[in-house]
Amino acid sequence: MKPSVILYKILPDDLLARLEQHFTVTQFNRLTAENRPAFLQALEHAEGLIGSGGQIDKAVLDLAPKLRAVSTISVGYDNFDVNAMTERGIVMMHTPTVLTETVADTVMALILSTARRVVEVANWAKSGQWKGSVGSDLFGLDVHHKTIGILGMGRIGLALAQRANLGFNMPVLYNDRQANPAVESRFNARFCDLDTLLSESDFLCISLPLTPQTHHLIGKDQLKKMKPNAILINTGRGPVIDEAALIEALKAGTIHGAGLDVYEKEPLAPDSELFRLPNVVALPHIGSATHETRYNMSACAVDNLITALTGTVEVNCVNAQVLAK
Ligand SMILES: NC(=O)C1=CN([C@@H]2O[C@H](COP(=O)(O)OP(=O)(O)OC[C@H]3O[C@@H](n4cnc5c(N)ncnc54)[C@H](O)[C@@H]3O)[C@@H](O)[C@H]2O)C=CC1
Ligand SMILES: O=C(O)C(=O)CO
Repeated sequence: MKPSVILYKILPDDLLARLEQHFTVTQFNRLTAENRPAFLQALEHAEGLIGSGGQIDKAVLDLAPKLRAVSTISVGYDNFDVNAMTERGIVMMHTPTVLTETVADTVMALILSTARRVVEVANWAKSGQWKGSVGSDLFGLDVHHKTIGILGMGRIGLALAQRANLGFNMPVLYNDRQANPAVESRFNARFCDLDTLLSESDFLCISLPLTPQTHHLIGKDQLKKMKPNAILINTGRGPVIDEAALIEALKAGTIHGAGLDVYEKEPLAPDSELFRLPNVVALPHIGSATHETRYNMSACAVDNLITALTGTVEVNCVNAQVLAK
């Protein structure tokens, strides 16, 4: 008999067919309050889970006594209780690498659109206000040759350093838990402590995971250390920044602007001040949202689950210690 798995995301037809070759699939398009009772009930027989979004905490896992593997269609996995999975020997898989370049492109889009006020000025022109050449009230800031500070020099941080340094001649500063010699030799990047990163960056770009250590890493005190003409970009996870403190800093002119893809609570409330501040570009978590990359992430996650339940896991496992058991 094929193992039972729960899919909680819409997959392209060919990938659904690949999944169904190996498993009996119970499908939910996504997790909602409406389908939660049916989802919780289906957990009783599930040996695998695949999807993205939603909180998969210990209470949920406890309803799945047969669960052996979980495959998230994302690189971030902060919405899963990985410790609880590890204790039970459940393998946790994710999709690094396939989205790295696309997310780095999104960071560059946020840097350029905030500094050059792309959205604001395009809306101004569209609204019929373009009567002659624009005045200094609509000028932006240069990007090229400015200092980029990268907080989290992992896969995405490195792809960003490449774009910024080789493409835009930007000196690179970075902070991470450890130095990255490759990024230093390839892009002349300089490792520094967080305070130096805050005070010297013109563009401070966050590409950190959400962990207990990174939660609210950037708050009122850190924002005060930034340059008044600095721009803060966050594509990591929303709760890395204290959002209330950020809104205050943007209103007070403590920093020049912000480009955001992630928020403390998603979807961001329609009445959030972040949508109204002219010095903010607020995207709806589209860092990896291209046709090609979303397909590749789904394909990677499908293959991850097949490997975890029917083969030998060699890559993309976040709790490799369970494999040794
Ligand atoms: N906006 C979006 O659509 C997307 C957001 N992401 C987010 O980006 C994050 C990073 O992705 P990758 O670069 O692939 O991960 P990665 O694991 O390659 O890089 C993360 C880096 O952060 C560093 N780090 C962790 N905790 C730290 C701390 N306390 N202080 C300093 N550095 C710390 C790590 O050492 C690592 O180098 C993901 O975890 C996810 O949350 C990823 C993809 C898309
Ligand atoms: O992969 C992730 O972690 C995302 O946030 C969506 O691409």
